[in-house]
Amino acid sequence: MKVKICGITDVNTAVKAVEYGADAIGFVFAESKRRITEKPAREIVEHLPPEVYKVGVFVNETAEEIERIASYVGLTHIQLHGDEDAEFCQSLTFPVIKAISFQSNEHLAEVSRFPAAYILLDGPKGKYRGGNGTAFDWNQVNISLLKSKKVILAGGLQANNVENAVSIIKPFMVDVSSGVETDGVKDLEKIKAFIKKAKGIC
Ligand SMILES: O=C(O)c1ccccc1NCC(=O)[C@H](O)[C@H](O)COP(=O)(O)O
Repeated sequence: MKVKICGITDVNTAVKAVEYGADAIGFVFAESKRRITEKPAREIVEHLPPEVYKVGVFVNETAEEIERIASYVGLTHIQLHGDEDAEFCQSLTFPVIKAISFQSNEHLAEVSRFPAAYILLDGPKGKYRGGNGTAFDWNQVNISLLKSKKVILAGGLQANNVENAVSIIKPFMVDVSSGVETDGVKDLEKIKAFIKKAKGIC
């Protein structure tokens, strides 16, 4: 199981997460309590090995600005958490992770036709477009609708529910932010425990 740790804002946490086995590190360039700017994100990226995905999270940003930030920071993937349409996904030169807050299988069928390499299934929107720490009912998802896509599962995951979530959705990757924090700050012990649990599943 591949693991993405999202909402990273410092070098030490990123390096430790990779040491514990993280395959992807996420940087939020949208409105968020975890927002990071380009310069510190670039510094973190410089400390990461080439094989680790460096994912930039954006919400309704212009394609020009996304491309500029991605090139400057050294991102490898773009995660879109807003109302971006299929045409917008197509216009980017980086591989796209299209995030959706799971609501219905009709919506899922629509998004499955997007030209995105990955679909990220997330929990309900809260104060922000993501990273709200809320799970959705995994049993409601008709995952066969996404058969040609790599699925990333997110939303309220923690070390103690990731096994159940994975057994139902069978994703390519799991993504966590709130579930590896204590009082809103990334917690190295929780990151280690989450990765160990997820990597032990398959
Ligand atoms: O993390 C944020 O604050 C955020 C803000 C705006 C858009 C997206 C955001 N996060 C994207 C992620 O990939 C999160 O890891 C994902 O939504 C799951 O978060 P959580 O439920 O807190 O584990």
